[in-house]
Amino acid sequence: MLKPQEAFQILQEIPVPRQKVHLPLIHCLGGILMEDLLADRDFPPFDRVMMDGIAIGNIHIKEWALEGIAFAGETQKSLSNPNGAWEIMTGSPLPKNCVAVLKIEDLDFFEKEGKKWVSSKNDTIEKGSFIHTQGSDIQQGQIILKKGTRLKANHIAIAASVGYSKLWVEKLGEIHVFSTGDELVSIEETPLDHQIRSSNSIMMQSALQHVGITSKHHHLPDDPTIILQSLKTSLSTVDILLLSGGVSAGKKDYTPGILKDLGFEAKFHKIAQKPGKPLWVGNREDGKVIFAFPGNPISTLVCFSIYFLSWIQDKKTPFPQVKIEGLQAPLANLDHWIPIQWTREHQAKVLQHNGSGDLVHWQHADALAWQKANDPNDELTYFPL
Ligand SMILES: Nc1nc2c(c(=O)[nH]1)N[C@H]1C(S)=C(S)[C@@H](COP(=O)(O)OP(=O)(O)OC[C@H]3O[C@@H](n4cnc5c(N)ncnc54)[C@H](O)[C@@H]3O)O[C@H]1N2
Ligand code: MOO
Repeated sequence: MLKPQEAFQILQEIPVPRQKVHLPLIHCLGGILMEDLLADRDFPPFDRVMMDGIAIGNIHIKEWALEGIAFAGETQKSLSNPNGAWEIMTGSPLPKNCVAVLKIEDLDFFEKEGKKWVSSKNDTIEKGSFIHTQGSDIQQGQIILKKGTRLKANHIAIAASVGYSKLWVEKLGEIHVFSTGDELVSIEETPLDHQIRSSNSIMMQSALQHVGITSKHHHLPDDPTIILQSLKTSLSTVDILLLSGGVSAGKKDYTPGILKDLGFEAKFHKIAQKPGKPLWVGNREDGKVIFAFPGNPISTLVCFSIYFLSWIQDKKTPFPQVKIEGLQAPLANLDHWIPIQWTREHQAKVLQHNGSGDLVHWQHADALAWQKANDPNDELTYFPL
């Protein structure tokens, strides 16, 4: 049977179907930037005051006569007396003729002959202190964000600061998420004794939303005709389908057969791992891709997090390592994904649980540790959840 490492390699060869779109900035998270963004001005665009306090022109004296107050949002002021000072607020342009900023905590304000003065409590004052110099971050015309950047929230802030309200990005389109199984009822319903509430789809949809992907959910009964028709309809509009349930060896586990009938080639079905052994992944000549996750809630969670999210984010193994307390002996033929909780820096402990149907004991899991078959090591690579 295929090992997880081999499954990761196969996934790398399946192209992620992305669309080229011009989107409002608020929807660009997770997309890949298709153009270089240039700084439209120097950053910062003026000598920016970094602390609330005063700006001075002479650093060799200890007392300065105050000339006025400069707030952020006001035009640049100018110091007329070389031994004077301006009261200034963080974010305001440094007044002309000033060479240093002193913060308010280090100052005493007082009056002399009816005029306002200020003195420093510090012995030394450095030229340039608390001044964020114009163009020190980047100069006008330089590339501020490179084509190919996978956009995170910090990149969105940069795009906004150079005036892009829309960006050209390559992004995953909407994904359709299917739950399958006659035993499942919706969250709002009260299940009968033999029924359970569906939880896999909302888990995947929430995680998709977190990485900036929109999704729709459909539920499918264990009826091959309905499953086939519903998947066909979805495939006419979307590139990626995520299914849960119906992929193991049960008499109503129709999914793999139906996917074959829809023209999909199984890239793999079954990985030598626990949980999540019956994972099915395949694609079609038109570039559409389907991940069919084993229905047990933890199996779906593990396979979705480890394989699907890595695939769409081009994440490469190996993952970082952590030392783990409470590890059992490794399994003989299967790699084991083990829920762990951080105990202190670079240390984690194994969480006890009742298998891949047990969502309850996995609530404290911070990460999944990867214990390879027959590997007695207690320092393992992990995948954050
Ligand atoms: N004879 C064998 N039986 C099983 C094997 C096997 O290799 N041989 N594999 C086991 C493993 S491992 C897993 S994992 C499960 C996966 O089975 P399926 O993908 O066919 O999933 P179902 O049978 O439809 O459901 C399994 C379990 O999960 C619950 N479920 C399903 N969907 C949801 C959902 N959306 N939300 C919450 N819970 C869900 C379902 O009610 C079942 O309890 O097969 C083993 N069997
Ligand atoms: O792999 Mo199943 O996920 O053991 O329950």
